[in-house]
Amino acid sequence: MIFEKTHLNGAWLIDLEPRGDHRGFFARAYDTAEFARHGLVADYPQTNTSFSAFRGTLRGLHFQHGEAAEAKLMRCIRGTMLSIIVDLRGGSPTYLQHGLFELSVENRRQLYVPPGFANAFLTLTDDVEVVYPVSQPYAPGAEGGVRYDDPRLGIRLPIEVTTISDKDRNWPLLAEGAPPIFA
Ligand SMILES: Cc1cn([C@H]2C[C@H](O)[C@@H](COP(=O)(O)OP(=O)(O)O[C@H]3O[C@@H](C)C(=O)[C@@H](O)[C@H]3O)O2)c(=O)[nH]c1=O
Repeated sequence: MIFEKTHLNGAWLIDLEPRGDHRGFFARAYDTAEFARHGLVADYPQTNTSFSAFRGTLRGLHFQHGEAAEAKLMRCIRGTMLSIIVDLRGGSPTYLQHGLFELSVENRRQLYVPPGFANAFLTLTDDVEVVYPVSQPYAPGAEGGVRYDDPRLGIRLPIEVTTISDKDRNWPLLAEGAPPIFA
């Protein structure tokens, strides 16, 4: 596995190191010891999967508050998507900065999203399937969200959002002077 820091404090891209032969290849997709060695959360009690039928579908931006905050390991196993993450940790040098990362079935790339980030993805093709372990169980009472089109974030997407849930369209905008969502 090849670990590459992103420009966002604590977020990493992780690429496979395939060992090829006449059958195809083998590679580790996850390794607890390697994650711990890089200082990443290494315990994932739940794995999520989702399927989105249409290009231009946006899910997020989501997080869980407080103790329920999750690390996520995003991977696209069908189609192509753009992962969108925002650092919501007030003490972080990259507070309120965002990153866009293309993950696809072809590049087999994973994105490590640390606790204290909001997470979303936008499908760039039809028929996108995503599989991602999360480090905390689902806690509906702790659910929070940020609008992908919040002007304070300045996220510019390469294609129009054409499919989105009512929940994600209606998250509150970040208020000027409000305390950070995460310390
Ligand atoms: C996230 C989640 C949802 N659900 C339920 C709630 C709801 O009835 C249905 C669909 O939920 P949502 O609309 O929140 O699904 P979705 O918009 O796909 O939510 C996901 O988005 C991405 C970007 C993330 O980062 C994930 O953590 C998760 O928040 O599934 C669970 O039962 N367990 C879970 O862990």
